[in-house]
Amino acid sequence: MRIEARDIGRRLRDATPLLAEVTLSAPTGSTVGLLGPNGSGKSTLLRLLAGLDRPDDGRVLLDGADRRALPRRQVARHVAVVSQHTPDDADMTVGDVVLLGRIPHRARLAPVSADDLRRSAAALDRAGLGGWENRSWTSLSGGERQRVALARALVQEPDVLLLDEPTNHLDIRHRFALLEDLTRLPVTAVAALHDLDLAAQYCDEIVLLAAGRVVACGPPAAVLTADRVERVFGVTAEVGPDVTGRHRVALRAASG
Ligand SMILES: Nc1ncnc2c1ncn2[C@@H]1O[C@H](COP(=O)(O)OP(=O)(O)OP(=O)(O)O)[C@@H](O)[C@H]1O
Repeated sequence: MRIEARDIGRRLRDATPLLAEVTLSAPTGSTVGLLGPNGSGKSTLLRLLAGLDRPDDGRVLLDGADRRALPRRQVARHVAVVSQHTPDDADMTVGDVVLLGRIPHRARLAPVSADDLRRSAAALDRAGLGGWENRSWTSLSGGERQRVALARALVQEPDVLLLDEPTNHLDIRHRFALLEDLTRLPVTAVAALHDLDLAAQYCDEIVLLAAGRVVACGPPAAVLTADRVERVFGVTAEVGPDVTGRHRVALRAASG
């Protein structure tokens, strides 16, 4: 499923712009990285793509159809969100959290089925947390929670996965594993990321934001040039292909 933003704008009540004229297109099955300094608008844009907030200007399209015209339940089946905000209900188990992802697939008030449980177990396995169903959610570390949040999103069997800084608590091995998963899974993924090198290696497309506007978009090698990285992030970088041909970004030092 393709997800697009067309000329999206978002303003505060006092008219201060948070996002302006943002256009992006994530083709079916692609992995798109949203990059930009703190406060550039990545989370704001993801919330609009997810339908958690409404744009003041422009439209979000799913396979060409205006998101607002689609029934909520239908959207919930297609679009999953991995956000920074995780359940804080002290009584929840890991299994409960993952099963939340099955809600859009169940008839209203229908109980959890054996199929739901099997899918949840498989998703936890995939996250490297097989058999953790009865662990208390609040007992988990930040990285473990992040992996459970991904498992919850994946049992939803979405066509589009929207992720807000999905790697921030993960150790290095799980960062790579997550990005590999995103590129291998048959989903369209849009992820806000801070690690330029990881994004360069794994994303098909990069959308670079600064002060609520798109500064550049396209393949990593076209967007993440040394000049642009220095201008937008204030960091000196060496960029170029590695031996496998993938674009890489080595950060050297804060510039100026
Ligand atoms: N409800 C709000 N009221 C006031 N300012 C807001 C509100 N929501 C977002 N902002 C501001 O909008 C800007 C964009 O925020 P956003 O969270 O989208 O940035 P981000 O690129 O995700 O940042 P980070 O990398 O720090 O997570 C920030 O300056 C933020 O302070």
